[in-house]
Amino acid sequence: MLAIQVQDTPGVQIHEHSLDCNEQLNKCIRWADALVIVFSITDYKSFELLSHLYHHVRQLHPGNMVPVVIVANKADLLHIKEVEPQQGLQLANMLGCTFYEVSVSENYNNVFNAFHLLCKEVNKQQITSTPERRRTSLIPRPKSPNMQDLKRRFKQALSAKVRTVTSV
Ligand SMILES: Nc1nc2c(ncn2[C@@H]2O[C@H](COP(=O)(O)OP(=O)(O)OP(=O)(O)O)[C@@H](O)[C@H]2O)c(=O)[nH]1
Repeated sequence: MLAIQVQDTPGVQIHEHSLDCNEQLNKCIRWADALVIVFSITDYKSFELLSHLYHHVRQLHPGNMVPVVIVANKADLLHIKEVEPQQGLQLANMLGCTFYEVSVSENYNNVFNAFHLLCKEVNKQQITSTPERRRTSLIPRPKSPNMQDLKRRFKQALSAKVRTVTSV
């Protein structure tokens, strides 16, 4: 069985050539057996963040070549592009990653292909991995921040309702 976590990167910044990452994101990266790093061709900053995120992943998985796929999204928005598709491909080649250009809003085939390739790579690695490596896959999946936020808001709404009821 495979669990996929979609993790946004709010507040992640490049600070003196290294990445300023929050602990939630670090937990997700440590937990992952493979990663898809997505940038938007309409946002140069997201492209700049890419190589820093990649090196950060390598730092958090010392000695393990966890497979990383790079995805350039919003390929349909060529009229407002800030990154040439070629730049994404070149960077992916330099980092030794597979590269996909996708438009999530227009066609999900390449999204599927990116995840499919990653699953195959994880499978390959797990067959050949050492027991030490396999132990790292016992790290529990970090809770989705969205779920935690939803729960918090639900509790807040609930306690507000209870207060309203008791004050009547
Ligand atoms: N045209 C187009 N719009 C897209 C595509 N992917 C996402 N969007 C839109 O881009 C907006 C941002 O998408 P999100 O999924 O919130 O992405 P995000 O990484 O949180 O984006 P940021 O708000 O920049 O942090 C939404 O309005 C999406 O509908 C795409 O491939 N093409």
